[in-house]
Amino acid sequence: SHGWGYGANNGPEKWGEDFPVANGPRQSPINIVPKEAQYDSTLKSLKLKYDPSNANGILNNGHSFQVDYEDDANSSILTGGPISGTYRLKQFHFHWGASNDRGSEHTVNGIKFPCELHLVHWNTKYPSFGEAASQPDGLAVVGVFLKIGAANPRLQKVLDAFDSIMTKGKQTVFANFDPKTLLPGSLDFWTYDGSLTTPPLLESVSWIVLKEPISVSPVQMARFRGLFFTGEGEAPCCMVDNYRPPQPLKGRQVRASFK
Ligand SMILES: NS(=O)(=O)c1ccc(C(=O)NCc2cccc(F)c2F)cc1
Ligand SMILES: [Zn+2]
Repeated sequence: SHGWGYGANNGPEKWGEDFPVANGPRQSPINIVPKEAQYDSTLKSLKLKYDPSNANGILNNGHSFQVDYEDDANSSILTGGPISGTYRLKQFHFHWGASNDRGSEHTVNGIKFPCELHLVHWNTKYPSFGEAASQPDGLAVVGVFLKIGAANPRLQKVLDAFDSIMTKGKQTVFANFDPKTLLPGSLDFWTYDGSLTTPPLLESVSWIVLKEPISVSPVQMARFRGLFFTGEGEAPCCMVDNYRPPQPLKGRQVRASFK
C-alpha cells in the first residue's frame, strides 16, 4: 500500500483515512494571529543547552531530511518557556515549498514563509521518545521561520551534506554541529498545545514558535529543492511542498512570551 506523503493521492487531505486523529481537537500547524495571542508574564524564558558532539547523522527519510542527536543523556536539552521539566533534543528537520511563496507549516496572519525549521525534544519524565510521543506533555518542538534574504552561513554545513542524502533512505555522518547557531537573536515565542504535523499526528506537542525568522537565500532554498522524496532507482520526485496546511484552532489559546 502507498504510505503517506505530500502528493495528490497520499497528502494531508487523505491522512485522516489512516490517522483519524487528523481531525482531533489539538492538531498542528495553525495560523498564528499575533493580535489574538495572549501575553503571559508567567512564561519563563526559553533555555536551550546543546552539546555539538551529540550530533549523530543526517538522513533523508523520504518526507524531509533530519539531523539526529544522541539522546541518552541530558546533554542537549530544552527547559523553561511553557514547559516544566527537562526535554531532550532528538532531531531537527525542515519543511519547505516548491517556490518562495510557501513552505512553512505555521503561518502568521495567513503569511506563509518559504521554510520552517523544527527542533524536536522529548520529556525526560518518560523513558524514550516513542513513549513520550504518545503522551499529552511528551514532546516540545521549537519552530523557527526562514525568510528570503542574505545567504545564511549557519546553514552551510547542512547544505553541504545534501550530496550524500539525495534520495530516500540515504544517510551520512554529521558530527559536531550546534543547532543553537540556527536560532535568531530573539527567543520571543508564541506557544500552544498541538500535535505532530505528520502522521501519526499524535497530540503530544507543546509548540514553541519563535517570532523572529532567520534568513535563507534563494540559492540556498534551491538546494533544499534538489533533494528527492523518492529512493535511488525510482522515478525522481523533488522534495518540495512537504508541509501540512494550518488546522482548525478549535478553541485553543495561543500565548505570547512578549508584549
Ligand atoms: N513536523 S513535527 O516536528 O511535528 C514532527 C516531529 C517528529 C516526528 C516523528 O518523530 N515521527 C516518527 C515517529 C517515531 C516514533 C514515534 C512517533 F510517534 C513518531 F511520529 C514527526 C513530526
Ligand atoms: Zn516538522
